[in-house]
This record gives sequence, C-alpha cells and structure tokens, in this order.
Amino acid sequence: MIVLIYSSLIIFATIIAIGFYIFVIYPTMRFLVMKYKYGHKVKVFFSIGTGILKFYNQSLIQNKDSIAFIRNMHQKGLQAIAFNLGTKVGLSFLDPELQKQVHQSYQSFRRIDAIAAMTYLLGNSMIYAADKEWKRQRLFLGKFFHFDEIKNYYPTIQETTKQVLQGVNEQLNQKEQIEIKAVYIIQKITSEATFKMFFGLTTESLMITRKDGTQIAFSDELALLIRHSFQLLQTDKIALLKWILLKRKSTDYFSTKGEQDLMDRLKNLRQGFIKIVSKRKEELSQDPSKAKNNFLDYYLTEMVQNQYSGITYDEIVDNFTGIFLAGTDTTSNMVGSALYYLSINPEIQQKAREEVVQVVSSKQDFKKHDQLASQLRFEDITHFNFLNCILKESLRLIPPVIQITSRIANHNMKIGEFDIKQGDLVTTNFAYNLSNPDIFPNPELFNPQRWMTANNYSETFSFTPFSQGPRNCIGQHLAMIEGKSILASILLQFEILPNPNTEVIMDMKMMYGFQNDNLIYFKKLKQ
Ligand code: HEM
Repeated sequence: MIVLIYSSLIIFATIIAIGFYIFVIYPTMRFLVMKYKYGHKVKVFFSIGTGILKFYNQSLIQNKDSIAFIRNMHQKGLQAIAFNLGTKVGLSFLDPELQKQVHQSYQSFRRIDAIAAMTYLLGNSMIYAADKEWKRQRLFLGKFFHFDEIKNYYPTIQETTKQVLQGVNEQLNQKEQIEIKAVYIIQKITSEATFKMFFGLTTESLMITRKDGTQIAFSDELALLIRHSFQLLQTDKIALLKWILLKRKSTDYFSTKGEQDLMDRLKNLRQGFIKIVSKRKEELSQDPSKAKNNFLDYYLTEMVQNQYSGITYDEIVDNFTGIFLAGTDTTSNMVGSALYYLSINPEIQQKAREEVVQVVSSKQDFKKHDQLASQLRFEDITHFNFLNCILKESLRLIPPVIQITSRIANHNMKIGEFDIKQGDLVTTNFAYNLSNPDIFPNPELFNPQRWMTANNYSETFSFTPFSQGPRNCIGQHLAMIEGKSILASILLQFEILPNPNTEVIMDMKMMYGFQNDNLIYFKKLKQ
C-alpha cells in the first residue's frame, strides 16, 4: 500500500515538474535570452498557459478593443513581439522587411492546428496543404479566382444582393427607418453567393440530416459546429488541456462527452457532403454536358476527364468548407465596417453615392437611384475608385484578419537577426503597420482620400490585409468586387445612419470586428 502511495506521489511530482518546466521555465528562459539579444527591438508578452490571448482579453476589458495594446505600441526600432501560446514560444514580426522574409520563406513553415472542427473540416484543403500538394491545389483553384472568371459569377452576386436587400425594402414599407446588423446582413449575401458559386444551389436546398432525424441547412450546421468547437475549449478544461498538448490528435484519445458529440456531428456533416458530391459525379460521368458554371462541376469534370488529376472527394469538400469559412465572414466584416464608417461620415457617404450614380447613369438614361441599382454591371465595378478607397480604409482600420495564422518552423533559421528554433511559432502582424503614424498620418482617422493619391503601401508590406507573397489571399479580387457591388447597391437605395444606442466594442473572435453588430439604420433614400 505504502509502495503504491509512494509511487503515485513520485508520478504526480514528475508530472508537476515536467508541467512546470514546459509551461514556466522553458518560455521564461527563451524570453530572457531574446530580451538580452535583441533589447528594445522586441517586446515580450508572456502569460502562463493562455499566452498572448490574455493580452487580447485584457485590452478588450480596459480599452474596449482587443488590439488596442498593439495599436498603442508604436516605438522606433521595434521589430517583433515575442509571445507564448500554451507551451509554445513564438515571434510575431512587425517590421515590414522581416515580414517579407517570413512570407517569402513560406516553405519553411507549416500552419498551426486550429480548433478541432477546423482541422477536421479543412485538413485536406489548400489552406492546410504544403509543398507540391499546396501548389497543385492552388494552381487548380486559382483559375476560379481570376479576375476574368469572377465576371461569370457576377450575376450571382447581383441576384443574391437584390434578394437580401428586397427584404430590407419590404420592412421599410412599414417603418421609416430600421435597425440593421451591418455585418450580419452582408454575411447573408456573401454566404448565399459563395454557396451558389460553388454548388449552383441555394443554402436552403442543401440540407443535412442530424442523428436525431431533424434536418438543418448545411451552412447553418457548419457555422454551429465552428462555434461549438470554440465553446468546447472555453467550457471543457480537459478538452482544452488535450488540445494544448496534442492539437489535431487531441480528439483521437480519451474523448470527453463534448468532444465525442462534436466529432459525431462533424463526421455526419462530412458524410452528408460527400454523398452530394459523389452523386453529382455519377451524373456528370454519365452526361458531361450537364456540367454547369460552378466550382463543384469544374472539379468533378476534371476528375472525370483526367484520371491523373489527383483530386479527391475529401479535397473538394474541404476546399469548399475552407473557402466558405475564409471568404464569407471576412468579406462581410469588411463591408460591415465600411457601412459603419459611412454612417458616421455623412459627407463621405454622399461623395460615395455620387460616384456610383455618376458611373452607372453615364451609360443609361437618367433613372431613379433604386432603378439604377438593378442595372449595375461588372464593368461598372472597375470604375468605383472612391468605393475602392473606402474599402481599403475600412480594412486598414478594422482588418478582419490581423495577422497570418501562426506557423510552426520546420527547422532552425534566421529572420533578419532573429533566431527561430524548429517548432517555434512565427507570424506577421498586420494591425501594427496599419495603425503606424509614420506610415499612415492620423491613423485613427477614417480618411479614404489618403488612398486616392498614388502609393506603394502593399509593395512595402505596410498594407497587407490580404497578406502578401505566394500564400496570400486567393479570394482578394472576389472580396473587393463583392464589396464594391454590395456597397453600390446599398448606396443607391438607402441612407445609412448611425445607431446612437450602440456602443462600439472591437473584439477578436474568429475574426477581428464589432462585438455589437446593430450599428446602423437604413432609411429609404429620397429619390
Ligand atoms: C475582406 C476579405 C478577406 C480578407 C481580409 C482575407 C484575408 C486573408 C489573409 C490575411 C489570408 C492569409 C492567411 C494566412 O496566411 O494565414 C487569406 C488566405 C486565404 N483566403 Fe482570404 N481574405 C478575404 C476574403 C477571401 C475570399 C472572398 C475567399 C474565397 C472565396 C478567401 C479565401 C482564402 C483562402 C482559400 C486562403 C488560403 C490561401 C493559401 O493558403 O494559399 N478569402 N485571406
């Protein structure tokens, strides 16, 4: 008995000692060495376990903005932030030249595992792929995101915008002005449009049957699963500890009840999805002329026609999920922020509206503004220079993605004079440069005009909301086209007013953006 107690105590003490070493001693030593070597060029953000996340939360409570501490950090010569996340130590580069080096050495890094739902759903997608596999997928998908190709999808974007705004117009027949959830309403457009572009189907026509027999729209189940996966880490301490230590393998062993339920639903979603894809492949194998102009049919046609394509069902499913997640919330946050800034800057709003009216009416007989909305053409979008500046300025002030997803270094290396060890985390922070007064004078001011004069912010790595280098955002043209098109339709139909009852709180969840979304009112525009 005594021997048993004694050996249990030894095991317990060993676990505590190992835990103390990996959570406290190792990161502390690494940060001390960094401070000694790089001095004022690095700022350290260390917190046992939670790491940098603690500083975002603290900043949210103190400043009502999760990244205020980054916006207020500017000082000459500062090049990087040293941080920890769980047991890992990392460097987040701020200096544009060093950021460039990280982005160009993309093959030296792999993406860190995200929450269980994301790694399970995106594991075979381009987002997680590396080396040759990533190149093959990026080359294939790249064709769909080419400027000329997006032209084919423009009617889908237009039609979806019209349907969603029709609902707003109907409400405005009953009331003079209505409160609008700025990001949510745009998300309805971007998610529906992405769905149609991929499947040629509406979200409601693609249903998944749950274990209990109930039916739910695929897109709704996907959004719920991502949210629940995040919540699991907040509420289930064992799941959190397992995730810190085992990452994508954490759900493979000793699953908690919450993990099991989540994995069951994720598997059910994937199976339902693969069924739809394989059924469509059968149809196209029998009659290839049935192929339509959407991502799914492009993929399946390639699979049918080219037995060496390397494309798998898992890749198609994961890329759709990846594109859906990477493309809808980001774009809706960008446009939602622009709507907020237009609501509090009526003169800029009027100038934007004048540009849209001028471009659209120059080719038609003068019509009422709301009639012009249905006449927007793809070619018009390229002439919306001021709208382009508004979106860029919104991205600068509220970048939906504030840094690249942390990467893990595959080997020891140097970035500038900074030593990176194999297994370290590395990222590049966009928010720091976007609010740097040396680059953007009066950085807190919403001033779209600053983008009207020629500049090379992107080339100098100072303006990188879509990232830069080979692994930059594949959907950036689509995002800007969607953004300008949606903004133009709104400006032609509604006056955008601020909601004085809402407090602006900037929070970082999956994305950086407004915590309260009911930021604006729409009122029918006087014609
Ligand atoms: C305002 C809107 C958007 C913003 C701010 C944005 C931002 C970004 C950023 C910063 C990255 C790099 C992430 C990293 O390296 O960790 C990225 C990658 C990516 N984005 Fe976007 N994005 C937007 C819209 C879109 C859209 C509309 C799509 C597709 C429909 C899309 C699909 C992707 C994909 C697939 C990648 C991964 C590329 C790769 O790894 O090669 N994004 N995006």
